[in-house]
Amino acid sequence: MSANSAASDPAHDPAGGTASDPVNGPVSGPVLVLVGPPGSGKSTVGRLAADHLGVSFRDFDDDMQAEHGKEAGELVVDFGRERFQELEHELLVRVLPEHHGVLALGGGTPTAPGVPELLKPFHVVFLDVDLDHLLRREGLLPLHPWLMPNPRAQLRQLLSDRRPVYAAVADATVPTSGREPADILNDVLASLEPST
Ligand SMILES: Nc1ncnc2c1ncn2[C@@H]1O[C@H](COP(=O)(O)OP(=O)(O)O)[C@@H](O)[C@H]1O
Ligand SMILES: O=C(O)C1=C[C@@H](OP(=O)(O)O)[C@@H](O)[C@H](O)C1
Ligand SMILES: [Mg+2]
Repeated sequence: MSANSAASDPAHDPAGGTASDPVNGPVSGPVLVLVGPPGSGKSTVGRLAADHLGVSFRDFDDDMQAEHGKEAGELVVDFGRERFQELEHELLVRVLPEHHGVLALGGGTPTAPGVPELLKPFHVVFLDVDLDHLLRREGLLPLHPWLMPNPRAQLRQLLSDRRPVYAAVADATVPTSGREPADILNDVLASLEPST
């Protein structure tokens, strides 16, 4: 079964479903939302977290691809960043209430106007990574054509612009540089436990 078909079945989300918003009260949506730069491991760790929690996993880049017919990275190039972000906001409004498992956002999604407000009721974890480790991760360039022609300079700027945004929307920050996904997963799961 694909991640998306599992996601639409509430039976796959026994642990998930409702967060609390100070203004609106209980809000239906994901148990866990992962944010962070492209290549930080949102999709990798998100899948592991969903397996561990026994809930479904959903990758917002896949939702964008299913909705608009191309990989998210190509959509950025085709539509331009501003329109792409409007489309992300539009789709996220629909996806949040219908998905009760783990949701990995696109790297730029939290910087889309209006998105931080949408995320407020949910448990958000920022997967942080430094530039050198990021550049060593596989598959970065084919998936992110908008990083050309100078990926190192683009990513350096991106990290400096976005880190404050990721930190502001997140309930917890987990460093990932030089760490294995299983180790990162432990910190992500620990952030879900109520503090005493
Ligand atoms: N902790 C890690 N250490 C090394 N490589 C990783 C780690 N997490 C993810 N990767 C690799 O980096 C690439 C990007 O991971 P991915 O989960 O797709 O990131 P994101 O969804 O944040 O863009 C993949 O090739 C993945 O296997
Ligand atoms: O950081 C970004 O601006 C983007 C990150 C990508 O997602 P991942 O972070 O999952 O690779 C994808 O949404 C698109 O290419 C734009
Ligand atoms: Mg991803």
